[in-house]
Amino acid sequence: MSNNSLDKDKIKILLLEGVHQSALDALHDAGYTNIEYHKTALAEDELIEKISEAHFIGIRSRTQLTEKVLEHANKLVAIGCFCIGTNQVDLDAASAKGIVVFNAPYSNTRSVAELVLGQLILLLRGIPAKNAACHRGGWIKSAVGSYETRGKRLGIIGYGSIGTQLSVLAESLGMEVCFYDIVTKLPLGNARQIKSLKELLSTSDIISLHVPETNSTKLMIGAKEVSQMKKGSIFINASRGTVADLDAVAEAIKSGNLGGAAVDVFPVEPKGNDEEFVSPLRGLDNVILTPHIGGSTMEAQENIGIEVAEKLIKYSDVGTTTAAVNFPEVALPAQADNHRILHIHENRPGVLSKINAIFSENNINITGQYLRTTEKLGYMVMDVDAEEGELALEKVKEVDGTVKARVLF
Ligand SMILES: NC(=O)c1ccc[n+]([C@@H]2O[C@H](COP(=O)([O-])OP(=O)(O)OC[C@H]3O[C@@H](n4cnc5c(N)ncnc54)[C@H](O)[C@@H]3O)[C@@H](O)[C@H]2O)c1
Ligand SMILES: O=C(O)[C@H](O)COP(=O)(O)O
Repeated sequence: MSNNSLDKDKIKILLLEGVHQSALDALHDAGYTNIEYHKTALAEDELIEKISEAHFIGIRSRTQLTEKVLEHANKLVAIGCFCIGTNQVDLDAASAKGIVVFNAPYSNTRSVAELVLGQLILLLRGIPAKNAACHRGGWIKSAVGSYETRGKRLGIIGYGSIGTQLSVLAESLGMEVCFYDIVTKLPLGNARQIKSLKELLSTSDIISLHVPETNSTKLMIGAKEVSQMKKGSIFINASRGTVADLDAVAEAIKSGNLGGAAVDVFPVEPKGNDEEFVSPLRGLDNVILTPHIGGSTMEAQENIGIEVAEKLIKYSDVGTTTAAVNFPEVALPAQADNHRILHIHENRPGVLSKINAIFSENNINITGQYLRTTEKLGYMVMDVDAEEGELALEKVKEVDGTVKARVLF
């Protein structure tokens, strides 16, 4: 499968899930005007129809770019995830089609950490239940079950960008921070890494999850793990809905084994604001339920819009793949008066020698050459004299192992 470069107004960009205006502004400023914008995710049929015409797509966490959907994405060169998580994209299927995936790995970190901090303070004071009672005309004026944060132990599962931010913020309140991670991590401040998940669960006053959705995190908090949590402790999940068994959490809340919970992410989430939200946690007063808005602040969304749009623009304009999630990373200068051949190939012996032979046999002058590989993919970029660009593209497309080839003017 190959793509030639097009005039910018012919490059079709599909933006879904209401990505921030800052993304539209950045794309427009860079000359990209052929943009179709949707405030929501699309149903699979419509997504397949639209993606088959798109060169770039921008999504957030709801749009599932499965192997089936990507089979139809024959013009697509890049996916921008305007969020941190990339579990909604079949990364192997994207790589196999030579489609680059970008995300914004840090832009909403602070927003999530702040939300969790606010939730744990409210839950330690029993505010959600007291607030709900007041709304019904009740009045629970009591200190019973209300605590300060000072000296309480926060157990963080997943000590990455968000987990570490939360750790620092929590220590500034005088909390004791422990964490569990599959990787040995340098603890910030006075935080301590605990090697056993069971030990973290059974000794923490608050447990907060900050792991990605992977095979190893799927239902990592099941009924057994919930039962290992300290009596009366608080459970918080703002990572992914597949990580925790919410039926088990609901049972533990009802029985009083858990003192409260805050959950922002769910195994099944409504596709839009007009669809009903269903969860076993509905109706429990000491549970804070939020509609997957951990990263939804004006600051974060604006920054994410700029960051991901810039990554898409740089890839479209010059072929740069820096910080790609699934792709060999190459930082490229602008291509002056040359034509630039982007050749994405299977990383196997013989491909490079074949490409170099083609250039030599056809007397095509290379003025710049860049190569990076991952285990499965090779990304080779060659600048050639402008008059030789079309011929070079035609020839490299014929190389066995070619996944995608384009020329940038
Ligand atoms: N609620 C929201 O709106 C929202 C916003 C942003 C991110 N998120 C979610 O939060 C997740 C974490 O974000 P991040 O930026 O901190 O990611 P990160 O990659 O920086 O950190 C994740 C950490 O989890 C650890 N980890 C992975 N598998 C593990 C396992 N099985 N057990 C223990 N630790 C494990 C990793 O080693 C890493 O330290 C994202 O992947 C995303 O799914 C949700
Ligand atoms: O992965 C993320 O960054 C969060 O889950 C936020 O996703 P959203 O952009 O759909 O709010």
